[in-house]
Amino acid sequence: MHAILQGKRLIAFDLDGTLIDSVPDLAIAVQRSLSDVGLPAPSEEFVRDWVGNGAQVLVERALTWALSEAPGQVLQTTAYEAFMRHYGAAPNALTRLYPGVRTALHDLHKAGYPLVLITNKPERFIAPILSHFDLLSLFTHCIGGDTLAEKKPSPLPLLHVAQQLDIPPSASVMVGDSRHDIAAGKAAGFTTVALPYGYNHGEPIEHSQPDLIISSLLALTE
Ligand SMILES: O=C(O)COP(=O)(O)O
Ligand SMILES: [Mg+2]
Repeated sequence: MHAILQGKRLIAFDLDGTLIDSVPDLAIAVQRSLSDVGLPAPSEEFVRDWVGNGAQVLVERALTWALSEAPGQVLQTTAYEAFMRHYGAAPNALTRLYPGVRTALHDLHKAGYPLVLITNKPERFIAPILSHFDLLSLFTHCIGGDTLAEKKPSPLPLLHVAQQLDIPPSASVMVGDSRHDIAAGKAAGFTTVALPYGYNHGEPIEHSQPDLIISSLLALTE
């Protein structure tokens, strides 16, 4: 095990950009939603930079790009509902696990760590995606962006699971790909570990000053 796990009793993982490369399916759902409301569809490269603050913000960023101004409430609601429908219909068509994820999660689980998932993705998509990859049973808790009153970068979801498991934040680790994961982790008093291969609004994750940057989850278990 990596030295950073010494004395740690809880490991929390982000989902998109950390465990799964989900942008190809997210982009298709965004493109279909914008087409539904008669707007031009953005390329996958744009969508990659818009992921990280949950589905409402993703749709709002896409609409703002297409309109060159913030969308009205009716259009936002219509496009959001279309996105939830399109993404829900095909969340796993092109989505892949990043290298090393399956092995590392199984090894950490076997080593006795409670694993929890804390994503800004709407909760309803978590189980279908983790089940598709046969990983759902490894996680004791799964928190989505709409599960609690606040989502990352708020520390609330992290503190919520630590409290549920009765593990102090100082014995907990947050593993993620974006500045929202690192900000939430720091604010919660967790140790923070970052992956540089995910989605961070085009910004290097070094800027968030995580405690550790690793190129693959396997670095945690080797
Ligand atoms: O849905 C998002 O915007 C990002 O989800 P994540 O928190 O799993 O990276
Ligand atoms: Mg992420």
